[in-house]
Amino acid sequence: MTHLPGIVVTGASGRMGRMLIRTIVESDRAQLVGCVERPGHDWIGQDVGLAMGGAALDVTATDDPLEAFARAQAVIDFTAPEATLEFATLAAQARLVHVIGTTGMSETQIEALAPAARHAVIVRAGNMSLGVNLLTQLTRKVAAALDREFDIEIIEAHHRHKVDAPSGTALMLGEAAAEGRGVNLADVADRGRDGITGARKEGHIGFSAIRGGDIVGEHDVLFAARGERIVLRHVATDRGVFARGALTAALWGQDKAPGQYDMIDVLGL
Ligand SMILES: NC(=O)c1ccc[n+]([C@@H]2O[C@H](COP(=O)([O-])OP(=O)(O)OC[C@H]3O[C@@H](n4cnc5c(N)ncnc54)[C@H](OP(=O)(O)O)[C@@H]3O)[C@@H](O)[C@H]2O)c1
Ligand SMILES: O=C(O)C1=N[C@H](C(=O)O)CCC1
Repeated sequence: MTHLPGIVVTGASGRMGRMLIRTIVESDRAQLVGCVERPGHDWIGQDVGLAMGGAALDVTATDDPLEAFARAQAVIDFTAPEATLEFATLAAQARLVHVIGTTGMSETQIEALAPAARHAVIVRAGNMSLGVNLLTQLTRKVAAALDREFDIEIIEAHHRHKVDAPSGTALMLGEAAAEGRGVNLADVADRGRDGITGARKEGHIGFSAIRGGDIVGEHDVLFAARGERIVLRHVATDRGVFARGALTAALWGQDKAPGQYDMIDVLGL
């Protein structure tokens, strides 16, 4: 009889869903107890190991999140904003740790997580990797050390299937740079230049998004002045870094009080 924390993966057939299933199954710290997909998805009722083309894992994909959540201690959720809001309500009812990797959530959607966080632990981050979370700390420090003679630009690249821009990671890095500068990101963000934009506005933080092929995730924070440039860079080559971070967050959250946390809390950075 094993007592490892039981984890449910939502969006199980997605790029991150599959990576999470593999990561949990290979871990000796947790067990996979459920996988959720939408009603009508061809995985429903199938063993998820077989559905992925491998050996059976004895976990059947379901379209009933409550039934899966009832057997678990945590849910790891890399899906879409509307789905994540629904899962947050159900995870709070079941008092599960809800690890949210979903990006592209609006401010209103983020605010809507507050009632769930009164009853359960939510860990949410636009990037669950150790490297990116360390990079946010470096970005804050460098931005605080440099004056406004240095223009800050964030350049990100992702695969052709990504639906949101700027990436969640780019926004985390932008927030860190803005905090370092002592400004609100919303007041200084330039998110997408096109046409006769006029000269760059002093103190603004620019975002550029590249989409192509199978790029897992690349982020540069550029500090550009006259005569010199500093570039802080993170390159992800394997989605395993996000999945391992998410699993660490699910376990970390087990003994925490209800509330909203991020990977800086989890990693103690
Ligand atoms: N925080 C991080 O470290 C990190 C890292 C990587 C990715 N992400 C984010 O994670 C999210 C997913 O990325 P991905 O590349 O895995 O995307 P993906 O391959 O499109 O997978 C998303 C999965 O969620 C499912 N889904 C969507 N709405 C659902 C619903 N209402 N109920 C159940 N399942 C639903 C999709 O099912 P259908 O195919 O049927 O729509 C799909 O299986 C994105 O927001 C991405 O930016 C975050
Ligand atoms: O593949 C994606 O989608 C990713 N999304 C996150 C983001 O929006 O920053 C993390 C990197 C991969």
